Amino acid sequence: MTEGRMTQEKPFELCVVIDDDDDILLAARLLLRAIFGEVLTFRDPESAFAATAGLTPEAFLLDANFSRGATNAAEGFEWLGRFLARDPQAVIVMITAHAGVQVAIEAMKRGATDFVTKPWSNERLLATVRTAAALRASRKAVAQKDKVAMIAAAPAGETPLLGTSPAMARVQQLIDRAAPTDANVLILGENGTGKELVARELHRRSRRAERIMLPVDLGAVAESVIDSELFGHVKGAFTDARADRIGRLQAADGGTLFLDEIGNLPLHLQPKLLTALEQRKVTPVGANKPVAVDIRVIAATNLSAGQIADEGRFRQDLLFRLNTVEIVLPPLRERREDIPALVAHYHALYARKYAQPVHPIAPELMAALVAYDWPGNVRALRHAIERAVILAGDAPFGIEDIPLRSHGSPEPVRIDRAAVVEAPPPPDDMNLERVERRLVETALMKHGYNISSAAAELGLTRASLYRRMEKHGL
Ligand SMILES: Nc1ncnc2c1ncn2[C@@H]1O[C@H](COP(=O)(O)OP(=O)(O)OP(=O)(O)O)[C@@H](O)[C@H]1O
Repeated sequence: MTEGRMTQEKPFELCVVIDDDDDILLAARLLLRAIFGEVLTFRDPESAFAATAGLTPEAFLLDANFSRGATNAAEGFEWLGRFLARDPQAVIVMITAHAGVQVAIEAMKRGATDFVTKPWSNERLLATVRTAAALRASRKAVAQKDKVAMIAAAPAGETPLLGTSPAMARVQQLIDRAAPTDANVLILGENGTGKELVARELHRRSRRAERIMLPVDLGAVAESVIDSELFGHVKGAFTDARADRIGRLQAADGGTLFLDEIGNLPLHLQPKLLTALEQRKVTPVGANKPVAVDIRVIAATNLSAGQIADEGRFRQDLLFRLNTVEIVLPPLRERREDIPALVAHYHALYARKYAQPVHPIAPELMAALVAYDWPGNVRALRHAIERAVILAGDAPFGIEDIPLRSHGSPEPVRIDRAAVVEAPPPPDDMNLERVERRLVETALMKHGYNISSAAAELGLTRASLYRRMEKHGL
């Protein structure tokens, strides 16, 4: 078992990777440490199973084949079943080098969340695992729903949808009414107003709550891959299509598909989405037969009602399909009465997180926070409070800890949280470390970052060179 230590704040805590190929394990670990505090890697499923008892990783990456020459994924399926029997909420992404569509479909039928094929594209692997980990968070929320006595619970460790202003009361009422129906919902609001929180709430209170809620951020997917990301593709459909791939619409079957930043859906793909939603069928890129899907769609955008109603930008027939119910989240400056509760909530949350006392907030400071326009809305407020808690330490925070600008969002200040929160101890022998780093660096440069040649020159295996590169951050 190899361990990656948590050195700075990451969106997720723990990922477990199981593959019999050391190079794959190291490559996955290097990549996934960008979003996980800790990545545990195992060469065989048995030891992974034993070592992860009692842990709740946000994602597992599980190889489909372990025995030499095996290609039928039988072992992978067996372990998939065992992990899911132990924790039915586990989120497992299958890794396979032999990703016929049958293996992928079978894996997903047996409860895998998604699959990736070797060799993988780093971008695709990160997107897949990130989505899987987000799913685990939403599953945790569902499991806890009866325990959380709040206006509206959010994913575990996350935030409830706060706000009692008339505007937020109206939002809550719309959520109450729309959630149990299968109606598509369009959420409008500036960045940081809580659109994703509302989408999660709609799913959590829907009859699909026990099923998947699959988010797709159309603002984050490169335009060239949106088509295959949404609808999937068959092997050979285009140059990079080395295997069949299930699209997000199909992967969300039975559950809710959250199309975030729908305003970024290119015009030429809008009719295709409309047809899929109308006919409840998806045709993967390069395929000639459509596949039936049963999804509820929640979409969100930061475009205004006027912008999204612009035919040159967004097809109105698709808009009408998406906005059966429309929920508008007003900017925070239009519901200032919600600010004190939000400040109090995040103050308590971050004081707990950074082990600081919760001092009362001076009335003048609260008045300034309420008077501020918060162009970045609740997200900016949340960050501002987190930062103030860190800067003030165990003293009460003051206005100097929350610089409010007359224009734009509060001034961003770079805080090296790793240094503030958990500075790693210095290595025992700096000299040796430095020499090793220099040697590794020199060999890499000499061989143009060709890992095999650099490793050969240093007398190391590829795996141990990767380990040293990782250690020295090269
Ligand atoms: N009503 C609310 N109560 C508590 N926290 C909130 C509320 N609205 C937003 N937040 C917090 O603000 C942050 C941004 O929320 P969210 O991601 O849902 O916004 P968004 O509108 O989807 O943003 P974007 O358009 O930039 O994706 C999150 O950390 C969320 O928890």
